Amino acid sequence: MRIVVKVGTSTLAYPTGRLNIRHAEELVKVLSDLKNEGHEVILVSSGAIGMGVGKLSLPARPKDTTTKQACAAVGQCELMYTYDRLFSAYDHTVAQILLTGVDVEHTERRVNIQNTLTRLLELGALPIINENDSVATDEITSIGDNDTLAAIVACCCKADLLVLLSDIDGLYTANPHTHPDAALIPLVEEITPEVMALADGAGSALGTGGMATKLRAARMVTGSGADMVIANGAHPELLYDIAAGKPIGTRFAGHKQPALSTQEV
Ligand SMILES: Nc1ncnc2c1ncn2[C@@H]1O[C@H](COP(=O)(O)OP(=O)(O)O)[C@@H](O)[C@H]1O
Ligand SMILES: N[C@@H](CCC(=O)OP(=O)(O)O)C(=O)O
Repeated sequence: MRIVVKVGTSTLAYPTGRLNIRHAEELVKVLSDLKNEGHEVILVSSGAIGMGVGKLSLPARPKDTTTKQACAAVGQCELMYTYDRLFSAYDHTVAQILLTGVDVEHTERRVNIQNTLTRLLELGALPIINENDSVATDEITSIGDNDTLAAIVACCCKADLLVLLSDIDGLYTANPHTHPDAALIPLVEEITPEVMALADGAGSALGTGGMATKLRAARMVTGSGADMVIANGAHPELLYDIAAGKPIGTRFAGHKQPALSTQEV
């Protein structure tokens, strides 16, 4: 199976911006094992800005764009250094790809991205993708959040499954941080306006997307025929059961494309 896994800032870093060593180490271990099992794995990793905040010892996530860009430049190095070190222990080679909105919208660049990803997978490397936050900042040039980036990557490389690892177990009937009685929704077969309305805008202190961007990602990915799962990044070992199709977190069922008629074949 070709699996795209997206990990959010709140899984990778503490609110201080320092690395969550337990989460990072467990994630790398499980992804390495899934690769050893024969799956093709692509990682979309957030955390550049958050880890830059930690590395530069800033008191909080900056509000101004230029400092965010500077944090991303520092944090992206730290992030890839960490992944390279951890994946090397399992004999896996990582490859960094940084993208902007302009790259994914431009047909020729999109084909280049597709070709590079395919060749990296053929070569046995593990692509790690993030937005190029230091160069794309405005609404026109940037993708804006990594849930959307992960959905674009999943569609672009025709993945079978996208998993969004977050700081929460899945989609609830309301934001559990403000509605303690909210219930987990295990399966979403159709992303209706009512489902979209379940997302409360606010995310964590270091993250950007919140639930709304995850639901938009689900709409994009399921429309292309793949499944998407939201699960808790604090437990990367859940990825084994998710890959096996077991009911973990919230699964958004892909719209299976109708079989081609004999004439179309
Ligand atoms: N209906 C909902 N179900 C679950 N979480 C929700 C919902 N609406 C809003 N949220 C918020 O979305 C957050 C997850 O998004 P985010 O903070 O961006 O995490 P990440 O950095 O992991 O992407 C949750 O912690 C929660 O505060
Ligand atoms: N590209 C940014 C992360 C953007 C983002 O969507 O963050 P998150 O909500 O934590 O997945 C970074 O690396 O800091």
